[in-house]
Amino acid sequence: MGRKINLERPKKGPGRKARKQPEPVFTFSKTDDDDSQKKLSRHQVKRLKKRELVKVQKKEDKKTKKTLKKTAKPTANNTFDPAEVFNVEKSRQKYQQLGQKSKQQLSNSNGHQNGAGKKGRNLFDSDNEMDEDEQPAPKLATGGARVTKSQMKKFLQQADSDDDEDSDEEEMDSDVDEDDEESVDAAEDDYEDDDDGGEELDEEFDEEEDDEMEDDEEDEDDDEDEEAEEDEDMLPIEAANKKLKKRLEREQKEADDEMAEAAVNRERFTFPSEEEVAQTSSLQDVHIRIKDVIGVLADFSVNRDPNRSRCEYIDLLRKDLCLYYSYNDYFMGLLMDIFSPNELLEFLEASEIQRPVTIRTNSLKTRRRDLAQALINRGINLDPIGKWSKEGLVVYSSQVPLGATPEYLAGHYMLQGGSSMLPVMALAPEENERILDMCAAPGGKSSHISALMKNTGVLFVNDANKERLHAVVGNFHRLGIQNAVVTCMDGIKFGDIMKGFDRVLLDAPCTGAGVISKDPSVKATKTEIDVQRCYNLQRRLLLTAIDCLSANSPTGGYLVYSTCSILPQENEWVIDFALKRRNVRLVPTGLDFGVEGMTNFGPHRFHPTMKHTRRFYPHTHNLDGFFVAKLQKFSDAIPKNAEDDPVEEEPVEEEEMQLPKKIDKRDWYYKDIVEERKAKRADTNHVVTVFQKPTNVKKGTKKSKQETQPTLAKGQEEKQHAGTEDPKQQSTTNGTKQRTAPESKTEKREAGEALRLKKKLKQVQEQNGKATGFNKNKTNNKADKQANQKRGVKKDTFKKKVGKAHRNYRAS
Ligand SMILES: C[S@@+](CC[C@H](N)C(=O)[O-])C[C@H]1O[C@@H](n2cnc3c(N)ncnc32)[C@H](O)[C@@H]1O
Repeated sequence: MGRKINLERPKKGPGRKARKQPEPVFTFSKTDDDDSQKKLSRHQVKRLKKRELVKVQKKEDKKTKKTLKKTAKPTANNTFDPAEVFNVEKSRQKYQQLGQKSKQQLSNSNGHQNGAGKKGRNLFDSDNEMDEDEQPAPKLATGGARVTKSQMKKFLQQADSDDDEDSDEEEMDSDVDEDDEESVDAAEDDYEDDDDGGEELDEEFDEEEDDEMEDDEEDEDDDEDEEAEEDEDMLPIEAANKKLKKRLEREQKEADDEMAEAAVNRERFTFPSEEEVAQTSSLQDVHIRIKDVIGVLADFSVNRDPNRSRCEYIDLLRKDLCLYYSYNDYFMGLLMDIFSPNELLEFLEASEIQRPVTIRTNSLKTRRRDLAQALINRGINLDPIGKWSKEGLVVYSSQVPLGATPEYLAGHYMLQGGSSMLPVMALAPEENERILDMCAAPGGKSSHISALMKNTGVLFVNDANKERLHAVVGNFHRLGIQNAVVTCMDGIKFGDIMKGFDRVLLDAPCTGAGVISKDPSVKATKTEIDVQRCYNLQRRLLLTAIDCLSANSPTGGYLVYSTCSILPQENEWVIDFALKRRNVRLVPTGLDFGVEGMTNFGPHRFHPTMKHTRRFYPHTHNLDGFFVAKLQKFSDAIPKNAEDDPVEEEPVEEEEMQLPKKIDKRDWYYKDIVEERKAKRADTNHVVTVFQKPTNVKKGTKKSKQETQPTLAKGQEEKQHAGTEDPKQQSTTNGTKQRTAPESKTEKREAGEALRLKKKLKQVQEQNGKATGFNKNKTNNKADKQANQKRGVKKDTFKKKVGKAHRNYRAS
């Protein structure tokens, strides 16, 4: 304190009286301490003592707090109850205790007030219990912020102008108030020591700042102390909130640790042995293993067992999925080709759950709003299906059967899945058009088409199944459809009867791989043969459907192909097949949702416009699995290459399903297929023959069969010359040898017999040749002629026998 020589630091600014006073002169004969003590004023000594006392007090306080905290800390942390945060009464009590404690501290500490005390007082103030008289001082000195030097100066200047006070009075005041505010106290004292000058004041604040900085450093050294002090400074609710935050942070950290541990455990998934797999008895274990394997496959290089290949993991996953969801191995394999493991799991789960019940308003009879109102009045809980449909309603719950309400019987709505509205929306039928629905039963989509046509134009409603057509007729009567012609014929042959349609809908028969939730039997029963049968039929139907369409239609020339299957074999592949064989192009469906169709699948590359097609999945759209493609016909001509060799790119086995080697032909299943094939072979004009090769017969065989059989005698002669003995070796017209196996036992036997006779004939001829060898050159010998006549009888007999055997062979 006091004036100092400006040896160490440059002055920050001249004080009011500093300008008047000269630099102090120090005599260095005595120690600095003695000198300073001599020069200190009464007030300065007092303040110095006070300051030292405060420092000592502070240190003691810190020590006691430290020890207190060390003992109290664990319990405080453990006993925190978040309910306290909202317990107002407890908070108030705690707060009052805190206030009293701080007051005590204030009185005990000889007037010096620590931070907690200040805050304690402020807390109380916040409850409006503060004495109004005390308000001005806290405004300056408290409020949780440190008073800056400029603020203090301002305050002092204000005080200076307000009062012309006596220094003694000031002293008394300061004695009274010193317990309250150290800074105010100090400021007032400084003001009293006006004689000492403003510089002194400045320096004092500098010193105070230094002290504070020192304190800060000390505080930094001990964070825990600071936290404890802060806690004391806080409202109980603030403290509780802080603890809550800490607790949440801790919980989050624990969760993160748990996650990390789970990840480590997943890595530790050991590939089970075959025995272990066989011994798995609980479905829960299977489910856990499914998740584990999917986890491994998600980051295979990191999580894999180095001794196991990806194929092994995938095989294990397929087996487990088949077991858990009751699929057959083949069908699960098809699904695994479509989806990633994670998405597959979602699809399988979604396929276990029924889709919401939906109905379509028959716009020929009512409006959706009116229908909804009528049904709501019957206690049916429903909503519009979505923005994408103007007619659909989704039914959440109903007190009455939806197929028996007066509205249903009056034909105001059709029970129809949400996804089956999509193909008709894509078709976008117009009034007065000629439209064909090739596979229509039970008529859900046809009735929708008719409604959009507003009962105008003509709608041909065809199905191959007569029984199912009864449902169509019933529905059409109920719904008031008057523009339909119902036909029952094989769709493949429809083109022979009628062509030139503006639009065609082909909602093709399929495996039903998209509607597993409706028909779970699909999971276990569908085989490779079923899939092959489906896509073969779909291809044929599609080509015919395109042929029925008119490229010159003024309004359309559009075809929509749809299936309730998600298999690319029945969808993109079929469309790609048609794109190559007819003058059609893919156009956008007009449906603003759904997943784009596949442009590649396994080794197959489809036309890039395949992205115009749309796929719908139960797990993404909460609709039945569905596929919709829209084609536009740009020419009625059939491309030449489609007629010449339409199946050049397709392997034979893909065109016609291959039957297993050993089959029981009496089995209804195979009987059906065998008969179907026989019928196909018999029907030479059948559309199938346009592009389908017969199975198990090599190219050219059919021709050689036809040609070799009538010329068998010639063939025999050739063989005689060639000396061939193998009955299976028969020459073709171009001279190449081809193997054709006799088909049945009878045929085999007869072929053997013919060979035997041929051999015999040859032997006889040789014998005769030997016998006549010596007179080869002699002609018109009477004896020879007679002998020849004799031999000729023998030969004729043989020839007759061979001819008979041959006729039998041909007849068979
Ligand atoms: C998916 S369903 C059609 C559903 C119908 N579009 C609807 O919305 O109500 C397939 C239909 O194709 C019929 N179908 C199967 N093979 C056929 C063929 N060769 N020609 C015509 N229809 C056939 C089946 O009888 C079946 O009714």
